[in-house]
Amino acid sequence: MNTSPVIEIDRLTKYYGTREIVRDLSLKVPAGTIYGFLGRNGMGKTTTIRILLGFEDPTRGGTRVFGQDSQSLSPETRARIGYLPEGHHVYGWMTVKECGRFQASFFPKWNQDIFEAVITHFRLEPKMKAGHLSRGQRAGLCLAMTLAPEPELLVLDDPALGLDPVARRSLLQSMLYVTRQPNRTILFSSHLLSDVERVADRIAVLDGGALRADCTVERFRESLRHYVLKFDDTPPPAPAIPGLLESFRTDRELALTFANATSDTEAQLARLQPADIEPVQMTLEDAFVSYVGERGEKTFFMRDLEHK
Ligand SMILES: Nc1ncnc2c1ncn2[C@@H]1O[C@H](COP(=O)(O)OP(=O)(O)OP(=O)(O)O)[C@@H](O)[C@H]1O
Repeated sequence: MNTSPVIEIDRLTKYYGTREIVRDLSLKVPAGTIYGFLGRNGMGKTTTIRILLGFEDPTRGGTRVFGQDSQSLSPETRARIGYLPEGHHVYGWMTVKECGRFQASFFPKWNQDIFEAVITHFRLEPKMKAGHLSRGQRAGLCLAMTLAPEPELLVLDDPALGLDPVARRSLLQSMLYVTRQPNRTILFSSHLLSDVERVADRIAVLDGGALRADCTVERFRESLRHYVLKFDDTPPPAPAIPGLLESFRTDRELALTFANATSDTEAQLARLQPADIEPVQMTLEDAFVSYVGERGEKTFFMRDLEHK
């Protein structure tokens, strides 16, 4: 069995002019994994994806897909990749059926059953004009066109952007359909962390152009801990404990978020002598915001408010 990664990003750096967008990024995506590619706006996710697919040149470092350099992907390798770019562009004058036929002409493999199943899932009729579709329907059509060639690797750039929760769920279900086949791999960027939590095996977090986390969703969530300390009187200021990411103080409570908390962290919290310490389970979204939110952002904001 071939165990080499489907995607290899090796010390990738990208500048636009004098601006560094991606810095020394290395990442391996093994076959059969669903990878969530996360980061705040403008952190370089689309840029990395475009370099990966050979649409942009790296400044330094390189990327490989199925073992081939992204800058010289053969048509055969390209046919193994399904790419759904941001924005879900369609040719508005074509019908849904014509879009399918047009797309099919570019691929050696085309599974019309998959195309029709996804179209039906999104309640689309073959005769509908693509230009008249709603945003969610357009996403469905684009996804059907991306899935029907049965790509081994699916790269989706913010696929659920602007979709309502029902359309998003449909999109996720269709996406998962692909991975039911053995050895299918998905890399998808998203800001909808509840969706990422639902489907991703692993996440990569880009921050300031660099990779700050590459682990399972579970591991990421567990590495961050949130505690609410209750006091009978005014709480003390947040202590200088290693790993403290965020703190929030109210009349009787001190809420603290830590990266890589240990039993020693809890012992140090106990020394503050609170009436109660409550560990709070974090969602992926809570964990992500604590992790990549600007340090002190909330504190400064609150401090400003306190003076008003
Ligand atoms: N062709 C270009 N020329 C100059 N700057 C660019 C170009 N393409 C992207 N950028 C800049 O690079 C930065 C990263 O953009 P990118 O689209 O990769 O971020 P992103 O993480 O995908 O963001 P979002 O989550 O908002 O989609 C942005 O500041 C963007 O303005």
